[in-house]
Amino acid sequence: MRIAVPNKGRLHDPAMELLESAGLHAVDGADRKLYADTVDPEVTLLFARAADIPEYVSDGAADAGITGLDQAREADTGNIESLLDLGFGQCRLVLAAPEDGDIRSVADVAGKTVATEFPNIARQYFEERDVEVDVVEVSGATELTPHVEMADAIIDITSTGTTLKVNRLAIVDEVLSSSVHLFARDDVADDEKVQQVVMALRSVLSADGKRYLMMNAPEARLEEVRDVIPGLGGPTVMNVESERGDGADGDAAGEDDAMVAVHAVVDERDVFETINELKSVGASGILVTEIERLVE
Ligand SMILES: Nc1ncnc2c1ncn2[C@@H]1O[C@H](COP(=O)(O)OP(=O)(O)OP(=O)(O)O)[C@@H](O)[C@H]1O
Ligand SMILES: O=P(O)(O)OC[C@H]1O[C@H](OP(=O)(O)OP(=O)(O)O)[C@H](O)[C@@H]1O
Ligand SMILES: [Mg+2]
Repeated sequence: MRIAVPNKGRLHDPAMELLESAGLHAVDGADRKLYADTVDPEVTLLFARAADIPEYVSDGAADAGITGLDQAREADTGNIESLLDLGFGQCRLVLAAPEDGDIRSVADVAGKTVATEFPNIARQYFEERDVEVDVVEVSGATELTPHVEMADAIIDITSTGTTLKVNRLAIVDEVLSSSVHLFARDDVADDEKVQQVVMALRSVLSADGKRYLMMNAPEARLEEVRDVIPGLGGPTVMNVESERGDGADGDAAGEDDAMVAVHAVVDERDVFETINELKSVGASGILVTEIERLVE
């Protein structure tokens, strides 16, 4: 199976990190190489421009690809599908125009010129709204075009909004909300290997923002411990042989002071509060660790 991955730019590093966390480390991915083998002999990576990846997958050069939804929509190949939202590269494609101009709505763009790196998405957007415009394709620095009388408005990517702001452009409408997805060609989407890769990537995304807690807790207070941990299907409880009651305090062995080991997955943001609550219900030896992958 060949997976096309952005060769450079902002999407390269997060894509490689995600693949690595999913167990697909590149083994010979030296700079400027077009291909890299991975530790899985059945998976090869192919490096390409983010904008070209939908075509690579569609044509069969690769079976799957990692790129923005905006690029897949623009390529409009008709035979690739999204298998998983990878949760990075979030941005919006927007219609924007000079702040001090008279374009305030989509209708105001009628008869005017719009510059964009996404001509297909732009044409479809205006067609659906019955607005006639002249779409001009540019390959970058789109925000400049309204200031050099090349265009009256633009359709371009925004995330923090800084680039629009410094170029004195205001958002008129949102055209598309995008993030990076794993795409595959329709005819291979259900293949076992492709699905294995989807599952591995999903397990990394599921583990993101989660922590694994391990602790000892008095068996007698287990219900209270359970109440504190919202957990993924509840905590795992194990007997701790060495910690079982020895009767030293007068109980029969194995009764009131028996301890159990409790393991649970919790949201990273709940860890602080959960630990305090666990201590108040008698838990001790609490250990917090990161989770690399979580296969559900
Ligand atoms: N500012 C941004 N914030 C988040 N995601 C972005 C941003 N700009 C682009 N993207 C996403 O990254 C994809 C690739 O962007 P682009 O083709 O411009 O490559 P790049 O990483 O900027 O590198 P270069 O422009 O140098 O080739 C876009 O299609 C979009 O999905
Ligand atoms: O809302 P912001 O956070 O300012 O981000 C938006 C900018 O980011 C991208 O440009 P990029 O940096 O990729 O440069 P490019 O035009 O060379 O692709 C995009 O084309 C916008 O210009
Ligand atoms: Mg860019």
